Amino acid sequence: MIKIDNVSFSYGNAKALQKVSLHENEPMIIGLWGRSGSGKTTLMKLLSGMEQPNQGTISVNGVSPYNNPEAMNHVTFMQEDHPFSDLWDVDDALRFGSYFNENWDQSFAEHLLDVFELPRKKKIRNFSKGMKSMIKITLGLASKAPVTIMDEPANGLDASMRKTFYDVLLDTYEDSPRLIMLSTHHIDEVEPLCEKIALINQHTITRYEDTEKLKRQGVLLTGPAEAVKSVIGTSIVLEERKIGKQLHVMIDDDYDESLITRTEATGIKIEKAPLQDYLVNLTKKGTMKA
Ligand SMILES: Nc1ncnc2c1ncn2[C@@H]1O[C@H](COP(=O)(O)OP(=O)(O)OP(=O)(O)O)[C@@H](O)[C@H]1O
Repeated sequence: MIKIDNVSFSYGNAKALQKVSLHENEPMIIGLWGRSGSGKTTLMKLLSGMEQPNQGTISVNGVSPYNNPEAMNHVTFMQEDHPFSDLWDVDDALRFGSYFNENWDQSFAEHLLDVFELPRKKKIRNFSKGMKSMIKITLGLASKAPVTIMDEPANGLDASMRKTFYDVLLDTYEDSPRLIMLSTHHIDEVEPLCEKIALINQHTITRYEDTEKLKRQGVLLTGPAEAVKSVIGTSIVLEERKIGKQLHVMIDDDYDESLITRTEATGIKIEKAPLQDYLVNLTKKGTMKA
């Protein structure tokens, strides 16, 4: 479905992506996580054919997306600052969606408008931030494109609408499995939806893993410094804090039975690091592993 090989891209002299590779052949929901400026939006633009790689190749459902009208049948990209015409209301946006997506599902689009309670005759330019996200979600999901890409789709949604979005996303994915890529800064919210997570750090994808595997990684240890150091061994330390004689660390290890048993035998405290904290530490400057 998507094949990115050794892709680099710069805006003039500003490097945005460097030697990025990622292959996925199965329909699934993928979370794309990275810190601000790491290259998420640029990667999505390249996948949707809005930009051309300076180096490397991209294929979406077997076609190169750049400057290729055929690719529009394969991929839909809802940008964070999606360019809606100032003149458009919701019906105009839906009509436009139906023209450009051969799998367009009008009744699903109408259903989503009802779910999100979007006014049909109000100009989109006058929508709130959350409402703009809702119309983008509607267009993205109703396109039923084999590869659907959404940049920060839940931006500006309140807690209730976020939940609604995640529910409709899972429902439509179950009905029509396809590859849906979501970028996010809030991994904890989207990880229950995502089969895999791609981690982008300093302009390249450093990990592309099953969510369940990634969720097992990152361990917090707290206890007397010497005992903690003995458990750390050769593991990579991602975070370290001294509190009096106590040492608190996050290590880049699997939170598994053998480590838990070994650690508990020394009397020090062991916990699973929250996924978001683990990813933040992995992508700190100077952390080489990711
Ligand atoms: N139009 C542009 N002109 C010049 N540089 C750009 C442009 N767009 C992005 N960049 C640069 O490319 C790099 C990657 O930006 P990109 O928008 O892809 O990151 P991002 O991960 O989506 O960031 P964020 O999470 O803040 O949206 C950054 O250094 C950014 O400053």
